[in-house]
Order: sequence, then C-alpha cells, then structure tokens
Amino acid sequence: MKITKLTTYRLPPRWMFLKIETDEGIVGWGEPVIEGRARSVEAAVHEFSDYLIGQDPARINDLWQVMYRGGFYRGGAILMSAIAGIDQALWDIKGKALGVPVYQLLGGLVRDNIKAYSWVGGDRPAEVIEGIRKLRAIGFDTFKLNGCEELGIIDNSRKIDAAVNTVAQIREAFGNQIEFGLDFHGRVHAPMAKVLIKELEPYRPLFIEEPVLAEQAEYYPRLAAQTHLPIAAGERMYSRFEFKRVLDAGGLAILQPDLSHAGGITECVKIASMAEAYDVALAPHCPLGPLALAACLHVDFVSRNAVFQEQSMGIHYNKGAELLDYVVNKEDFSMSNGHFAPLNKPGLGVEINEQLVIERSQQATDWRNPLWRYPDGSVAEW
Ligand SMILES: O=C(O)[C@H](O)[C@@H](O)[C@@H](O)[C@H](O)CO
Ligand SMILES: [Mg+2]
Repeated sequence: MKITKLTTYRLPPRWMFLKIETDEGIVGWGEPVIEGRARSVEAAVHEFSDYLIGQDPARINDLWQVMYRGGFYRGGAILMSAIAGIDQALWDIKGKALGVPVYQLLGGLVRDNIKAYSWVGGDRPAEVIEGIRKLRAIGFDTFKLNGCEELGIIDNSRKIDAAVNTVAQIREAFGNQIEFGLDFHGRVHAPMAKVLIKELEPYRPLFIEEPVLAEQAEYYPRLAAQTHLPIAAGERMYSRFEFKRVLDAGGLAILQPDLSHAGGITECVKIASMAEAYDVALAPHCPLGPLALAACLHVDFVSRNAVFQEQSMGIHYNKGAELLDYVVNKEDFSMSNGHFAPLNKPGLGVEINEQLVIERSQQATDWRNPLWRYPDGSVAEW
C-alpha cells in the first residue's frame, strides 16, 4: 500500500482534520492542530507530505522516526502536532486495513470503560453551579474549571478570595458527591501558586492543573512538596524527551499529554508507559475534536494508569461546532454514567462526514486565543 495524498481541512470551531489517502482506497483521518496556530501546523503537515507520499503507511514507527529525526530542528508545539495528526491517520489506516480497532493493535483492552470529565464555567469561572447541575443530570460526576482569572506575579487577597469562593460554593452545593480539577491554565506565577494552592486545600480539588507554566516545570516538585493536592500537567509538553524530565524531577501526580500535540498515538503510548513506571496517572488532555478524542480513548483503553478523559462536549471554545458535529457514528461516543465505552470500529473507530467537513471548511475562521492584559497594560497569561 502507498500513501497518495494528504488533505487538510481547517474547521469551526478551531480544529483541523487531516485525510490521508492510499492507492488501495483505504483512507485515514487525524486531527493535527495547535489551537490558534492551525495554519502553521497545516504548513508543517504539507512539508512532511513531501516525504510521506509514496511511502508504505503500515510502517508507522519508521515514518514517525523520519518525521521526528529527519529534521535537524525538531520537537515543539507545531511540528509535534503535525506529526501527531499524521500518526493518528496512519493508525486509522492500519486498523482499517486489518479490520480491527487501534486498541487491538496496541495489545487489547485493559479496562471496560473510562471516566470522562467535563468543563464548566468558561474562561472566567461563572455559572459553575448551574453548569455542574446540568452535567450531573446527564451522568457526569467529574468536572474541570479554570482556577482563577488573571493573577499578577504578586496579587492581592481579594483575587485569592474570589478564586477560593468559587470553589467553596461548589463544595457547599454538592459536598463530596462530585469531584473537580482546577486548571490554573498557566495564569498563575510561582509566588502566587504557593499562596493559592494553600488556600484551596480545604476544598479538596481532585487535582491542580498547570499550577505554573510548563516552562516553569522546575516548580512542580517544589509545589508538590508543599501540598497534598495532586498536581497535573502535560498539555504543553510535546515528546517523551520533555516528559522524562518532569518524571525524573517528580512532583506530577497526573500526566496530561495531548494526543494532537505530543506526537500522536505512537508517542503518547510511550509517554503513558513512562508515567506508569513512575506510578504517575495518565489523563490525556483533549479540548479538541472527535479524532483527537478517539486517539485519546484508544490510549486510555490500553494504559492501566489512565484515570479519566477530558472531552470537549459543551466546552466554552466550541463556538460554531460541537464535538460530534462532523461524526456519522455519534452513538459510538455515547456515554453511560459519565463513562466512555471503547470505540470498536476498525481504525480510530470514527466515521467522518466528509461532505460536511468539505462544506464547513469553507467557513473556517482563524481562531486565536484571547490576549489578556493586566490593568497596568502589561500582558497577562490567558
Ligand atoms: O485543560 C484544557 O483543556 C486546556 O487548558 C485548554 O483550555 C487549552 O488547551 C486551550 O484549548 C488552549 O487554546
Ligand atoms: Mg489545561
């Protein structure tokens, strides 16, 4: 079999799908994207196609190594997201060619279902209680919300109290009947992370995500030494070579590689296994579309240390399209009691409505993340 064509579709809300065609008529789909830099990743995908066209898609490991090591400059968000989407599509092709779901190619199921969690509250946590109530009604009991709004490197008690108050209201309303992660979203700088985490401890969040930016990862073990709360990170780390450093340094209780940013299924299965060796949980990051989610689920179903899965149904970013809008087999993503079942169709197990993808790709806008500024006009982390 030979790869014959790569086609990318930038799509609302902020996604990109990749279709890889072969000379035997088998087609694979993947989701290479960096939110806010879709065109950069698209260019990277097409740069890789110079080599990929004419190659045997079955040789995923060799193609991955060529894409990674074949360039003198490697790694980083753009290139690793391009590799990720191509890798997902290659696994989709292999599964379809052999008539089995990707998880079978990776050794089979290690569990029967995986817990999903859902975002509430938006960029600036609001209507959180109502949001949780609605999602509980459809079976969710685990949620994630932004831990705070902008927070200065050194900030005041009112900001800390506002963040704590949101969390106190959640516990007041639901007690220990629900769990929630707090995503500091890289908005908090090291001095305030220590303060904020300490004030949040009494409310027992399930985890604290990105308490500081990935480029400040040396603080993860220091923050972990001061708190019993599990610390999670990984969405802005892009290969085993980045994850090995945080695993060696310690401090992370949960790794959150993104299947569309960290080199795809081939790389994230290895990252999952590295985490297991350090007794660290896996919770793949996934605020994206159905192909990214499917790739996450296949890794979850073969990784014993997978604990819960992020998914974007109802996420505040999905303006203009919802998680399953482009999927024909929506029922395969159905959840029961807040848990996903395995995707059992061949390949990734996602049937894409290509006609709709082509049509909607005409309306794709260039999503950009908000640019936040402090009152003094300096740039704040979003
Ligand atoms: O945990 C999450 O889902 C992420 O922090 C998410 O909010 C960001 O990755 C966002 O998609 C960036 O544009
Ligand atoms: Mg996050």
